[in-house]
Amino acid sequence: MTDALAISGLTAGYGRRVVVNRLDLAPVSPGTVLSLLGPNAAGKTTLLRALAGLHPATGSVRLGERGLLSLSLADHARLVTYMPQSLPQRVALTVLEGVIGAMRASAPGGQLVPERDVADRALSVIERVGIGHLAMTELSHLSGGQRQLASLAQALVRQPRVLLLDEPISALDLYYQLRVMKLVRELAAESRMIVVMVLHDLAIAVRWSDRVVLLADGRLIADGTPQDAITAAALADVYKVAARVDITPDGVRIAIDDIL
Ligand SMILES: Nc1ncnc2c1ncn2[C@@H]1O[C@H](COP(=O)(O)OP(=O)(O)OP(=O)(O)O)[C@@H](O)[C@H]1O
Repeated sequence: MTDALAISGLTAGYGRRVVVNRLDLAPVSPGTVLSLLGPNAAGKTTLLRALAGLHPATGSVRLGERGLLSLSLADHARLVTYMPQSLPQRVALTVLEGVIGAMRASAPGGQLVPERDVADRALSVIERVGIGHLAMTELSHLSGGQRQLASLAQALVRQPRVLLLDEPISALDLYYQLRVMKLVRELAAESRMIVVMVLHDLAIAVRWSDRVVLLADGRLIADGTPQDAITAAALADVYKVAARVDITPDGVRIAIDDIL
């Protein structure tokens, strides 16, 4: 239950094009919230999909003693849940039915939920995400942000050891951005789940992550605490922007002044 996630020599791409290039990542401890940042097309989604077993990859991804790349998709899905960036959800199911479906598709934490508890478990996740009032609403009737929250509830109810979130707050207003980041941190601490999330918002990543990884051209540029990873030099290198990064007693303050 307390296995670290370790990545070494991970390579993935499309046809002959290599997008993630022999990536090594120091072990990610249980309970860590790791933000993956980098420019468009850096390979972030490809990396997440490879970690989820949804995209072919070579190299090694280990969760404790288990080699994830050789697991069947079903075994992989019991340990790792991936929430994609685009959210189809154009289906005639309610939010509650969607979450129940996700729970049935993969026994949460590897254990079947007794039938009498299924709806209660699903509702409590929906409420924690902050959309209890939408439980009986059809997914196809939701706004973009509401759909993103419903997808998050579907991912969380599976109680994976590793949760991979691809831009989980991109459609959310400020209130829900913070609510989701706080919830993800709480859940990681409570259940020792490892969270790897792609974010574009530096300020949010710095405020809410234990660890930040900067990726560019499928290669690791920086990896460490937000204070260590987010430096003016790293932002210039990765994003081609002139930035000022101040470490204050309250955290890290970032000002982006111009593009280079
Ligand atoms: N299905 C595909 N077929 C071919 N090339 C692809 C495919 N999907 C992604 N790519 C290419 O792989 C590279 C990395 O894409 P990826 O989606 O992993 O980037 P990303 O870092 O998640 O970007 P963004 O921040 O824009 O979402 C890009 O150059 C992209 O064009």
